[in-house]
Amino acid sequence: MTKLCLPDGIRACLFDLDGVLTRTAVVHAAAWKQMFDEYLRRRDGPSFRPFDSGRDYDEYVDGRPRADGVRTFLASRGIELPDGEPDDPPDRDTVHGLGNRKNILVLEKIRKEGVEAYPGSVRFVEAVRAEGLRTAVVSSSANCRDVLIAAGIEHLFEVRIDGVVAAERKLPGKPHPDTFLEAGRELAIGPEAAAVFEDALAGMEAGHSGHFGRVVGVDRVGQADALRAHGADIVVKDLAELLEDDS
Ligand SMILES: O=P(O)(O)OC[C@H]1O[C@@H](O)[C@H](O)[C@@H](O)[C@@H]1O
Repeated sequence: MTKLCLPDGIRACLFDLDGVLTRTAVVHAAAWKQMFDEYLRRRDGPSFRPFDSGRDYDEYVDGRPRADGVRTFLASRGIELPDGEPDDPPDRDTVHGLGNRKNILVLEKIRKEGVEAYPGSVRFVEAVRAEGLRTAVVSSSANCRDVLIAAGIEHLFEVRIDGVVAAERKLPGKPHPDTFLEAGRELAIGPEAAAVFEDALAGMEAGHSGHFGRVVGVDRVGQADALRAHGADIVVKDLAELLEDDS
């Protein structure tokens, strides 16, 4: 029998998607870089300062809803654009226009390269379910459902709170804890009995400020110290590290 390395009293597991369940954080980071670099080059000329897909992505974009990612990164460079409308065309220099441009790039990359679930994450989620714990996906991405289906793992989660659901219910995105709290409410389980699994600094902050029973940082890019500083109780490189073979 497989035992889970989780504190007693945890009855639900709330998983981020990109970078925790699926190998898609790198796809997002590459699309953000391509979009922002094209924008900055056009704005500032050939000596523009490129988007750093490590530091800029981790600090300002990773884990946040799309429009918040645009705003937060631009603010870090002292740039403010009008929000525009959610259906702005991708060539319009508004927050939504830039976000829509980036989304076209993400969808192209996903179509070409496909989506892969991390095998260790799939094993862990299956073990969680076998132990009778409840499961939810909590993602800022509006593409969450399509990515879950493409990776063949949609059936493993009872509840999905993603970018589409959060917008419909007017829930503030990560780093606010509201989307995780909403998933707990849908499962009828309070935050103290839920564990959060996240790879983004904004997600760590959400788990920490929501007072969840355990906040697990998943370090895919060598940022274990930063994950701890932003609220991780424990950091692993792969979720399979939390499986203890008890047989
Ligand atoms: O643009 P989407 O698919 O709605 O995703 C929003 C954000 O979703 C998060 O899961 C990713 O970490 C971010 O990189 C991404 O920007």
